[in-house]
Amino acid sequence: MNVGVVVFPGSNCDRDVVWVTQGLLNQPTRMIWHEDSDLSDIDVVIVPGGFSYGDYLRCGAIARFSPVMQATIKHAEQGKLVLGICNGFQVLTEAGLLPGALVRNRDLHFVCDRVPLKVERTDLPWTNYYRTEEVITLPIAHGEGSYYADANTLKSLEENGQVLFRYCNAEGKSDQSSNPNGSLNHIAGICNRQGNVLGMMPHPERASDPSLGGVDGMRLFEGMLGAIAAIL
Ligand SMILES: NC(=O)CC[C@H](N)C(=O)O
Repeated sequence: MNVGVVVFPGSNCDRDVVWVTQGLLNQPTRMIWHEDSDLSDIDVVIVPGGFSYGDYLRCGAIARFSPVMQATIKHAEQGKLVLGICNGFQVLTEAGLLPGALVRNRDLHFVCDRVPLKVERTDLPWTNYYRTEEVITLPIAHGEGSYYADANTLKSLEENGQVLFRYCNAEGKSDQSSNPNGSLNHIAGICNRQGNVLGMMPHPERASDPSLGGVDGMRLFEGMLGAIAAIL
């Protein structure tokens, strides 16, 4: 699996992703500077977390205009895999690859925590190493992670099974007390209609190396790897 990890000025989780895909999973991984636009050798594009271009104006609003994002849109249109984590999720919504928007957290604070999530669907590359309705724990760290979409978009996301991860409590229930940022429908991660583009606010790359205190994120990368191996 050839992995491309996008690097914007201000990205700060790019090396964490490289550590997982190259360091732990031994997959060839290339960092892609935001001015590059040749992704022809890449199977999976990962847009990592951080503060792209300082996240001025709005998180991801400037990054979407970069040459690498124009190339990433083409990559996605070919049905290839694209993963956006945290700031990457924000960039993917700004770029129009995913519906809705990430707005300021409900309490207007940056939230840094480890939270339970329910895996809603397991028939896609991203989640097929998890059990349906499995409750996993992943770190979150964001100031603008509250998922918002208009009522029609929200309805179609739910009807089409595009919500892959939902904030919940330890028992898997999504109630008032288990929504760290005020996301509508407790949404933590969604895919596009085709399922090849995933955006999520939690950080699977920070929960893949056992020395960091949790490995619930690793199966997402392993699922990706399994899907690419099946195609190649
Ligand atoms: N960890 C991140 O990627 C943070 C994303 C973004 N800068 C925010 O604060 O919401």
